[in-house]
Amino acid sequence: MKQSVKLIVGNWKMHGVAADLVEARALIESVHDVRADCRIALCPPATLTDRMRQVLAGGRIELGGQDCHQAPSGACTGSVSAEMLVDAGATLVILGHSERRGAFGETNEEVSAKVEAAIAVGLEPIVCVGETLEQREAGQAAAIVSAQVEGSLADGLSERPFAVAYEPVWAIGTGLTPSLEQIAEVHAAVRSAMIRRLGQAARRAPILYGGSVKPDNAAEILGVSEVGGALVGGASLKAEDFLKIIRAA
Ligand SMILES: O=C[C@H](O)COP(=O)(O)O
Repeated sequence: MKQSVKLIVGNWKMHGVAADLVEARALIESVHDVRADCRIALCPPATLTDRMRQVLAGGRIELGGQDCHQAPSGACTGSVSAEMLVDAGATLVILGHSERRGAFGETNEEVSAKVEAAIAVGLEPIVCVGETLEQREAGQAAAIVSAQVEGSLADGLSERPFAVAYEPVWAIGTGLTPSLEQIAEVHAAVRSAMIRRLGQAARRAPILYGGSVKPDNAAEILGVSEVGGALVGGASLKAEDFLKIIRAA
């Protein structure tokens, strides 16, 4: 199912100090003439969330977190809860990013628990899935991603807004992207897995593509059937580049 309203999300990852908010300000100033049926969100590091809320106040750009803990509070040194993100102004949260699945060993079960924690406080989860290069070369991309979708989504999502982001691990930060046919194939598999897990209600949730989305490839990727938006890393750090991707939507 092709989504009419694209969701374009910038993930700043572990980049950004207060001085970099100039990029968010530049984006705000330039985004006025972008057509209204495109949703835009920025996900800064947790330390900048509240300050970015002040920068984005009153505008059309939404604010998200990059992760949250599955517990509502407690002895979890260094972690940020879903409620803390809401308190700092976030309305969305990226969960299960491959950098967290890889570097922090997050399992589908943990991601699913984080999804439950997020929706319990009204956050819109963006649940990330994606295969490694080894898995793709073994012909397992669709199967791996489908299993991640079924394992990472949570029951409560059938009645809540959410998105899934397909990000091939080998495409993140590398400048490599799958072919448009490969993107279409995996997005169709993701949609089927979403419906198996949550029923027909899952048809309304957008499936984003992420992995080396740049100004020069955004239009063709966003034109693929089932691509409901983009999760953008490196190119979201510069307002000029991110704006070009937004315009492509
Ligand atoms: O969350 C964003 C993705 O990991 C993509 O990152 P990238 O656009 O730098 O490849």
